[in-house]
Amino acid sequence: MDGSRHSAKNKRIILITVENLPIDGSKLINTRVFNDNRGSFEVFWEQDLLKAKDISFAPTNAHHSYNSRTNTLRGMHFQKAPHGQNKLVSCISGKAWDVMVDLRADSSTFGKWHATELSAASGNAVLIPAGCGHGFITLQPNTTIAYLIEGEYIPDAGRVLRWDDTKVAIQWPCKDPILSEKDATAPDWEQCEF
Ligand SMILES: Cc1cn([C@H]2C[C@H](O)[C@@H](COP(=O)(O)OP(=O)(O)O[C@H]3O[C@H](C)C(=O)[C@H](O)[C@H]3O)O2)c(=O)[nH]c1=O
Repeated sequence: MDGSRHSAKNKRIILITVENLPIDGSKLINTRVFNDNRGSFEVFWEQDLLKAKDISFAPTNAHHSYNSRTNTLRGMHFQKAPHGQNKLVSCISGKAWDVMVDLRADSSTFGKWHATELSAASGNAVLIPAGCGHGFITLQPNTTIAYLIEGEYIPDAGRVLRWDDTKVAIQWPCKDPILSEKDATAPDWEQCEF
């Protein structure tokens, strides 16, 4: 009995593959999307599947971000230490260009950014370590980004780095995005408190 349960668990591990991304500690997670005549089913996150890949991630919050228009940009957001949050980010409708920037002074990739195209159909997700800024720009209308977040929401610890900061120099696909007032007036690298 144990053996079959164990082999069944091993079989399930192929439901998810994990690759390292260029920002230290960040991962690209590819989950299996089961398509059939009704639509699809995706195992977006399962603690054991990630644990089997030596990834400990225990979400405390989950969020959806619905964006009606293409070129809507949210970011670059983070919570100041010690309130950093690990984020598992995926796209559950539409398509987005998702960006992380390393704000950890002791990291080998400090100041570097990396972008991943996320879409509902792809079944991919990015695991963004605490201490990184996160943002995205939508590539289609009606794009919803889903987050699983490990780490309490502490409003007073919330910080924003300008999306178009010239030191980080993220190569966004759009130069004139739709922004919130908060993001449009965010500080640059020199003024940002991280
Ligand atoms: C983040 C957060 C927000 N809120 C409330 C606060 C505001 O009244 C409202 C909208 O918040 P905000 O305008 O900061 O939402 P976004 O601009 O989409 O920010 C998010 O988008 C970027 C890309 C992220 O990575 C973060 O998840 C988050 O900062 O939700 C909460 O109640 N709990 C929360 O954890």
